[in-house]
Amino acid sequence: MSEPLLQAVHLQCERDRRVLFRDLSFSILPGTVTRVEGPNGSGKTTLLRILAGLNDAWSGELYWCGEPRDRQRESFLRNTLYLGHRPGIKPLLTPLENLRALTAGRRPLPDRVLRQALEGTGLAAFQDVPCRNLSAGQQRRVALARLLIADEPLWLLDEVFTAIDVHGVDALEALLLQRAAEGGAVVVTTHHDLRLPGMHRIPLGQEEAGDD
Ligand SMILES: Nc1ncnc2c1ncn2[C@@H]1O[C@H](COP(=O)(O)OP(=O)(O)OP(=O)(O)O)[C@@H](O)[C@H]1O
Repeated sequence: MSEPLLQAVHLQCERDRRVLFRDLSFSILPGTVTRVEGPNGSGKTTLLRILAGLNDAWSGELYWCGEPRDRQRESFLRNTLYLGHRPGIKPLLTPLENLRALTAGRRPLPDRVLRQALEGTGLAAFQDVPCRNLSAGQQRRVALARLLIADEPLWLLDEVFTAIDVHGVDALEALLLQRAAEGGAVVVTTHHDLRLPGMHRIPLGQEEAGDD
């Protein structure tokens, strides 16, 4: 069996003296899609942000490729793509300009490739329109275009199905499966009823009310 990309051991997180999760251990293997599940407020976004290195309010251990993540910080950051639950795009910029900004700091890609990615998410006719003039779903699609040009082995995707129409949902599900088939690993939160073949699950929201 291949080595986990990311491994969590006895993770615990409290917010406002409420335990969101404790003793949470799991491995994220190459070639898998994992869904973080649970009701509103159960800690899905919090867990994803912890995994992405964006939240320090936790205890336990995190390993990247078998080494403590803190010791492998540069490798971890270079090889991980995080998309937050907000599209995270700038309203005054066009989709193309946003995609350039979203890929800044990575291997530079020619505009031709960025335009192809925008076409791939159905934005061919909107590449040069300021994003403030796009619908919520179209703005989400700008962020999703980032996935079409991503070579990071680990994707952490928070509520990326939000505002996406049925065709977009089908395309996104196919993309996640393709990514796993190529050897990547995807961790996703969604309230959409995602059921992919072989999908792993991390259930949250099982702490008893009133626990401290
Ligand atoms: N910055 C913060 N400070 C204090 N508490 C926070 C903070 N962020 C989140 N919380 C609390 O942590 C809990 C979990 O929030 P989180 O956003 O992780 O849940 P979620 O499972 O993603 O919810 P949803 O399904 O509604 O998106 C909530 O009760 C929330 O109030």
